[in-house]
Amino acid sequence: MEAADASSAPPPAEGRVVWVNGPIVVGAGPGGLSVAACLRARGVPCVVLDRADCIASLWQRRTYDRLRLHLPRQFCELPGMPFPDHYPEYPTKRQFVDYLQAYAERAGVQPRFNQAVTSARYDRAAGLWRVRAADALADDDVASAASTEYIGRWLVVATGENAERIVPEFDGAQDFAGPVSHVSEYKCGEAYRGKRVLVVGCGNSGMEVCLDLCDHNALPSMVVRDAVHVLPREMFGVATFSVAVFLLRFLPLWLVDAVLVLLARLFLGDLEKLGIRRPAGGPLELKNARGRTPVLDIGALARIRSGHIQVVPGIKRFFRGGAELVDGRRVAADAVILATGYHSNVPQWLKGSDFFTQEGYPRVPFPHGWKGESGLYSVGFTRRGLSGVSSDAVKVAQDIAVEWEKQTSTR
Ligand SMILES: Cc1cc2nc3c(=O)[nH]c(=O)nc-3n(C[C@H](O)[C@H](O)[C@H](O)COP(=O)(O)OP(=O)(O)OC[C@H]3O[C@@H](n4cnc5c(N)ncnc54)[C@H](O)[C@@H]3O)c2cc1C
Ligand SMILES: NC(=O)C1=CN([C@@H]2O[C@H](COP(=O)(O)OP(=O)(O)OC[C@H]3O[C@@H](n4cnc5c(N)ncnc54)[C@H](OP(=O)(O)O)[C@@H]3O)[C@@H](O)[C@H]2O)C=CC1
Ligand SMILES: O=C(O)C(=O)Cc1c[nH]c2ccccc12
Repeated sequence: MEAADASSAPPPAEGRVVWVNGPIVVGAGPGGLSVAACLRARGVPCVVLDRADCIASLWQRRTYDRLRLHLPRQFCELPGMPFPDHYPEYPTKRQFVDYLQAYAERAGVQPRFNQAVTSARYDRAAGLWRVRAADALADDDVASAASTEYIGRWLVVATGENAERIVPEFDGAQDFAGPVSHVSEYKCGEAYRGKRVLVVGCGNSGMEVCLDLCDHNALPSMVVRDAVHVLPREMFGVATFSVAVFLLRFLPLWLVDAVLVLLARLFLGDLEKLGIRRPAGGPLELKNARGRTPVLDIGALARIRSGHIQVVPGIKRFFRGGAELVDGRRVAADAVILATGYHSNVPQWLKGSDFFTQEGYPRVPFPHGWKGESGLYSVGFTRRGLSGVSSDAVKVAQDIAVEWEKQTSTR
């Protein structure tokens, strides 16, 4: 057996067991990095595992080029390190990744990469977590790859709300002649110049990809199958999110939602004539309760109004040259982009615990969902983005540090 702490030693060969002196953190995105940094700041070593070959793989490997943070910077900074002064109100993806790399380096967090966690189970007899990780570099599938078992007293789940892509099944999908890809593979619209592109989904990804396709002279149609909240990203030069956070200091959430919807109507006009209906619930209510993020419009609505983005209803089935819609119309397409979202993967690998729901979120709602039983913790499942990540990371690190202090003082 090998002992490990935050050292950067590569994982041992197949079937080896690694005793972790401190917490095992699964995920090296903003969540895993921030909890590891907070732990190290309290003198608690940990091992951070990630299936990818880099930190923040969602941001580095699975997002498009023009992406920016869409909440004001002060809501996206990780504990203990503000963004550089020269960063804009909405940092670019490159700036955010540079910040994360600097954050990890300054905190001395060195994740073990290419470690895809396939199972984690609490050994009640030993009072320890047994976390099995497959070598993600292995040529064959994860199931038969070399694996390492990490054993430790604490397990921190930081694999994110957006760990896996949602790829819906459609009738006739096999008949469609053009390429079908998920938005996590999309980088920019250059490859689609002059093409008719059917974008499935009208969340922030769907809207911004359609905008990007327009900027590259492609011809996007966007599927809007249900109601969706669209808010202006700013109003009078002030971030709508900042207005919401300010109002929440004095007003109940339902009233803040009502104000946001009223202001959105004033700023954006009647969206129903564009084919966009608002849900019955409020934007913040739906985000907090079901993780349905309102669209923060950065220009797609204007392209819908100008006819550069066609809004179409849900898909009934695909055919060779496009899709038949639920209203009987047909839309021609040369390519399809599934901007159909993501989901948590925790239920796929966390075994024997009912702390997470089948949807992969803590059963206990915010703000108490960060602490489970038997040394189990979660970071980044608050449906509150990076500000929720930071809030969890500080609480988890503080709680473990108290236990760590007890453990080390009794030696
Ligand atoms: C396109 C997009 C834009 C966003 N923009 C914003 C924004 O502007 N502001 C905001 O506040 N939030 C935003 N979010 C929300 C997003 O969740 C946070 O920005 C942030 O990425 C959350 O960090 P995280 O560490 O919890 O999860 P992630 O960033 O998803 O990181 C999770 C890590 O866990 C690893 N992992 C997953 N499963 C396993 C496994 N089984 N074994 C090993 N490793 C594993 C992954 O490789 C990944 O590196 C955005 C999300 C998306 C998808
Ligand atoms: N910083 C930024 O600028 C950006 C941030 N983000 C964030 O990333 C996260 C993920 O966003 P996003 O990728 O847009 O995913 P979302 O989950 O927000 O949206 C998925 C969309 O796909 C639709 N959809 C799903 N299945 C189907 C189907 N079978 N037929 C038709 N439509 C379907 C959904 O419709 P329905 O509502 O009917 O289910 C919804 O409109 C969010 O938290 C978002 O805020 C994303 C892009 C940019
Ligand atoms: O964009 C995301 O995924 C986020 O989680 C950021 C976010 C948290 N709360 C919100 C409320 C409205 C719009 C975006 C967010």
